Amino acid sequence: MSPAPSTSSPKIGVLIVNLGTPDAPEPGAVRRYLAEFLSDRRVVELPPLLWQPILRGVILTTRPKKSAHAYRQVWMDEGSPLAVYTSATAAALAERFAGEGVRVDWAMRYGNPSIADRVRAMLDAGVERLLFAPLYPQYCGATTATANDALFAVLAGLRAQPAVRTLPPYHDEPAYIEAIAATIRAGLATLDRAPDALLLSYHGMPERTRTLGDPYYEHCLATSRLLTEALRDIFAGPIETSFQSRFGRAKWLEPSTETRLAEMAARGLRRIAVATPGFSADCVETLEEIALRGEEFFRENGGEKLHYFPCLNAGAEATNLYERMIRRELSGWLPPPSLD
Ligand SMILES: C=CC1=C(C)c2cc3[nH]c(cc4nc(cc5[nH]c(cc1n2)c(C)c5CCC(=O)O)C(CCC(=O)O)=C4C)c(C)c3C=C
Ligand SMILES: [Fe+2]
Ligand SMILES: [Fe+2]
Repeated sequence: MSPAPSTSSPKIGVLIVNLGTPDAPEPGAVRRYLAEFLSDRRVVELPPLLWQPILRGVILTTRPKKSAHAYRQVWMDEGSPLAVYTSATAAALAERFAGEGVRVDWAMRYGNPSIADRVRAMLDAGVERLLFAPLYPQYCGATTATANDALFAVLAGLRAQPAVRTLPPYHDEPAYIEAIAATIRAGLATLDRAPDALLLSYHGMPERTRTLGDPYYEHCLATSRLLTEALRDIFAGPIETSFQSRFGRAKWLEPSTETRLAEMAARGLRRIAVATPGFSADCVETLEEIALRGEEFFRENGGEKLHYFPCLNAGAEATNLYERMIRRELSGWLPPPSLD
């Protein structure tokens, strides 16, 4: 038998991606970020001739100041929580793949570091096979698809393209459900008694996107159903689902988190816990909208205490989950694990 031809193994890159965040908790930086984010036609699906005057004339003149205040309340010494946790996740994953020549980096769909910049850095480093991994468990046109669009736009300008794979949604992946269930169990263990209910709050979307075929709503409900099953052994109270962060005038997915919080208080549920399984990392939407404002709102409506349980962030549960999914997606690219 002739010996196998010797080939040098192709260089593999993994780029994890999140939504994006302002560079500073200041109105100017927030304005730049919102202008890019809210001009994305996957996010606001209105004709630009109608939407751009509203965006430039109304939203970008009022919202940046209000949002900058929200960002200031949650800003960390190292920066915006979303960027801090996404970068720490990439660093933890880079360690896991260190011995295997796999380059791991991170990028943001809006703001910095941009997808275009980090894909080019991968190519400069010689990457020939790229796994592009938007960290959204539930697929949504406004998150997953637009991140993939940004990757494909970079590729469209290249003569020599790398081979690419994209991470599929993982809303019902047993390892994801178990990772979220583990963080909820850990949260429950810190309380001196069980809360009266658990609320699973996901980012909202315009209701219309559902009828147009976006699977996001069904993905969120599937995650909630699987989490409810996974938590049954340790939590006997009601586990409910809601959609937060409404934006604009259109009808959004229901029930809204606000409505649900008010109803829960009205039903006599005094102490509740809230988790946000659709966010891979804590950000202004979880830390300010839920843990700060949601807590206050719940108490104003007659509740006693809202306990917020953090996202996976860059903890061990997160790193184990992402490593596992990445290894699966890299199968055929990475040599199989040795058996000795
Ligand atoms: C996780 C899934 C997300 C979906 C789906 C989503 C849809 C969506 N968002 C807006 C408008 C805003 N979102 C904002 C912040 C924000 N959104 C997500 C995630 C999803 N958005 C994250 C992770 C963040 C946090 C970013 C951070 O810097 O911490 C904001 C900015 C904050 C503010 O001004 O309130 C807006 C605006 C729309 C319109 C939309 C779907 C159509
Ligand atoms: Fe959002
Ligand atoms: Fe918000």
